[in-house]
Amino acid sequence: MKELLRMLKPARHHWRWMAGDIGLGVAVIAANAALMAISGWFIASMAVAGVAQASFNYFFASASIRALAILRALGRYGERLVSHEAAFHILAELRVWLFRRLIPLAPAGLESYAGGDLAGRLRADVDSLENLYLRIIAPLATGGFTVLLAGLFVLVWSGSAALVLVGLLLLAGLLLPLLARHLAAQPGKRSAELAGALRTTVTEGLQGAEELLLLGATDKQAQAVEALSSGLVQQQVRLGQISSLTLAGVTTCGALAMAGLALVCIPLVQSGQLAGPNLVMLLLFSAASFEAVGPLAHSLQLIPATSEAIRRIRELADAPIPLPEPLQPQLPESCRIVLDQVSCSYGEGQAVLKQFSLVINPGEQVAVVGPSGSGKSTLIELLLRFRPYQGSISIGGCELRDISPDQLSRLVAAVPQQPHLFNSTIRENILLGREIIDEQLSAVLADSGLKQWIAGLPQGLDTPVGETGSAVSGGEARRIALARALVSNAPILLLDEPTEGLDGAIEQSVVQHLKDRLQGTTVLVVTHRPACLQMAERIVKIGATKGAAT
Ligand SMILES: Nc1ncnc2c1ncn2[C@@H]1O[C@H](COP(=O)(O)OP(=O)(O)OP(=O)(O)O)[C@@H](O)[C@H]1O
Repeated sequence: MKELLRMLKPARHHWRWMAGDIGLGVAVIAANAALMAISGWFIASMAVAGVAQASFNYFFASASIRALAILRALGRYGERLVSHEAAFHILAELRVWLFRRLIPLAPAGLESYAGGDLAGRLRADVDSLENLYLRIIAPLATGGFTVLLAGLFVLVWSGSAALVLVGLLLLAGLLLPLLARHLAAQPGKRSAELAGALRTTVTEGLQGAEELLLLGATDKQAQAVEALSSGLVQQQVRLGQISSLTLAGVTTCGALAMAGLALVCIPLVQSGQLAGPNLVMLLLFSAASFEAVGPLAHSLQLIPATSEAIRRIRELADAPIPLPEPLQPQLPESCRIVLDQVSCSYGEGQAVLKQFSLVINPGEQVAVVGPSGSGKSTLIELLLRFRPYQGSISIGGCELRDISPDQLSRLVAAVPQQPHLFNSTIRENILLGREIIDEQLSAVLADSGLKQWIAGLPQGLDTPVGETGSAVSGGEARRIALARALVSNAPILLLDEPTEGLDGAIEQSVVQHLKDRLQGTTVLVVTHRPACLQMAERIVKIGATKGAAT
């Protein structure tokens, strides 16, 4: 329970919505129980008055019944409105909170999670937290308050009747749900695990659909989905059975409460300590008060699956940040890049870079060449502060660890080997929300070799690029990413194979344009391609004598 409440912490400033909802929930159940109680009392009193041929003032009772009926209907509507408002506020808050926690983890801290698993944690697991407040915490709080109030109300008439009612309410609202929770623990956990695995398998199957088709592996993938899906259905059927049995148990407790109260109170009526109509009132009141504990079985049953979702979210949210933001960020004074004895490895694996040293002076263009796998892209990732490293990397005299990611993004722009394109237009992918004048954009398009291609597109810059750039070629995607980097006007540019996938003429033209445009910009370009080397003033080899810059 502590873990469940801790999960609500990021949304704690929405406490007014939550308190309002719980208050309304208690008021609605109280109105319903009072309605039943007064109705029972009213009918019994009328009957008694009729038998005794006595006069009876029914105005108060009938007005109360009408008022309570209206209050119950309006209250229920208001409660649904407020509870969903509270749940959606909480969900929105938790989604943003988790997203903020994830950003500093990327990319190094997220590599061990499959794409589908990550998406599942962000979407389905967070969505399942809707249960946390709406179906767990709110019903538990409402139920708790209502049991207390019901016990106090019956206590006014009879202590032993109150004891019977509270005892059965606790049996129905606590013991039965706890038993149900115990029985549902295993299927609940298994169901959350299977749902997570199913999401990952379906997402991966869709992402790799082309490969699966080509390799004739679609049947196998479909079988995996089928197995997970039928396993999930099995667990959910078990959960459904447990839930129905518990509900039947709660209804039986309600009936037992009426019988128990009748047994305790009839002698009181006979001895004249309790009026007959009041007995009817107490019986109907006790039956109605079970409305408060009805949902508790379901609430407790949801706890294992919700706890599993919380565990998965917490695992991500509490993961150590590979390179945490500096407490006292420093401002680089120039674009001088110094790598001194830098080493880096992936996980427990062998070092990719080993005591690598390099100095790039402000405004200098340096190319890094070397065999495949020698660590060229890793070098760029290190300079982007994406990975932890040993040794020292400084920009403008400040250690990279002490430069804030925000500051670094103003200083450094990069074109990665596999740039990410958002499912939007070419224009939006280049600008990423920046505003520049048309002449500047036109110059950027020319320098990144996009002008001619875009001129030939019917929708020009407003052509959609498709999901992850599926509607453009690899070379076009790289040039869009290059244009994006040029638009940023950052004084340091890191380029990873910027001309890969371009044919000779376009490559030559792009290299020439970049060479002219990037005069005065500090550039580190990683490339295998001789044409691209022309834009560098100095070439550094990495690889054969791994880590030694030459
Ligand atoms: N995320 C990762 N997790 C584990 N190992 C990785 C990861 N990224 C790269 N590596 C490994 O690190 C080594 C260096 O990779 P890197 O991409 O830096 O090489 P590269 O010189 O850029 O290669 P290429 O010229 O083929 O692009 C390779 O052996 C690669 O398998």
